[in-house]
Amino acid sequence: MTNGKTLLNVKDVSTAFKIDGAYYDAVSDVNLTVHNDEILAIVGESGCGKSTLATTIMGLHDPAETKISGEIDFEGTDLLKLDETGYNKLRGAKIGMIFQDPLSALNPLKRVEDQIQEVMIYHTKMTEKQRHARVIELLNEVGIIDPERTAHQFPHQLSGGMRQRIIIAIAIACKPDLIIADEPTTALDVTIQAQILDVLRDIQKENHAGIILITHDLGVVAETADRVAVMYAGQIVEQGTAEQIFNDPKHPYTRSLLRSMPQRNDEGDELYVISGMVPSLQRMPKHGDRFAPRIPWIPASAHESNPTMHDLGNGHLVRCTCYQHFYFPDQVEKKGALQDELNGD
Ligand SMILES: Nc1ncnc2c1ncn2[C@@H]1O[C@H](COP(=O)(O)OP(=O)(O)OP(=O)(O)O)[C@@H](O)[C@H]1O
Repeated sequence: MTNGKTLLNVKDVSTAFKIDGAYYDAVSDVNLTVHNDEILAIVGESGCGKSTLATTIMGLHDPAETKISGEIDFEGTDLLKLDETGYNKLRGAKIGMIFQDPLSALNPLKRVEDQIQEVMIYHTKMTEKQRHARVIELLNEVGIIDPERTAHQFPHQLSGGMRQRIIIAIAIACKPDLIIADEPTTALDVTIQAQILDVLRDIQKENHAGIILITHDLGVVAETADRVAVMYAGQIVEQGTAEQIFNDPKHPYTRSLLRSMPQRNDEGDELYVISGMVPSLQRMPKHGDRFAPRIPWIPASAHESNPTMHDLGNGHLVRCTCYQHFYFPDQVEKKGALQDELNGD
């Protein structure tokens, strides 16, 4: 468990997109906190709302196309009440963002040094000399071997891993308290992935920052996260320390994700495939457990009709009591017990 102070408090946040004139929730009533000195991973399949939550926190949605409700307290300021000027002061200074695709996030026409300096020019009063020194310091920090040379290069002259290091350098240039990293290693091969995760962990320790790490890859989560929020169909279905989530997962979705992980298949020999798909926004179930259609062998009576979060203690939260009755189809021995339980025997 983290000892850091609360940096970010997301309270009952929903984000709905306008589609054909109607609004549909991509993020529904999300509650979470991020502390200094911790990496909180948000995990879930593609389409579960992870990026929408990140861009909601960063204030990157067009108000004409999006309806956002709730409160996002960041160091005493409700981000949802900020205008664009207010957000511009925070982004890059207090909150840094690292996106999945380093190539599109970098300007192909500008040298690395100029791109890193840009954020310092905007947010600080540093002199040119101080900025250059900081660029070199940052490039060292993110593990660039020859910082002076790299500072003068253009993005196309660098490998994918190097480009992602530059993005991280830009994100941390002004020592933000919060860093949001959305799939920062997805485009990279496995060895480079591990190096980038090391860089992120080092930065978090050194700067005492809080990091939100968004990923669909539970391997990355296991390597890096202190706490984990599991997201399904716009909702958080389980939250806890990495140890709770990996060693004592409760929600059927968390257990299914873990069992479908090649590196960690501890509930049976065969690799599990979660049937069906994450529902599109227009097809989101209006009532009941949103994951229920993907575990059809679990009877409807095992689910709450309006699932709420249950506190299991020590920061471990799970949505719906269905976890108490869940089993995988090949665990037939559990089926009888479930039926007895539901019959009240
Ligand atoms: N601008 C938009 N307009 C309409 N629907 C959107 C928009 N952006 C995202 N969505 C939908 O919202 C849902 C959540 O998408 P989001 O990208 O947040 O998920 P994700 O978990 O981050 O997935 P991925 O890992 O693929 O980015 C999806 O159904 C997606 O199609």
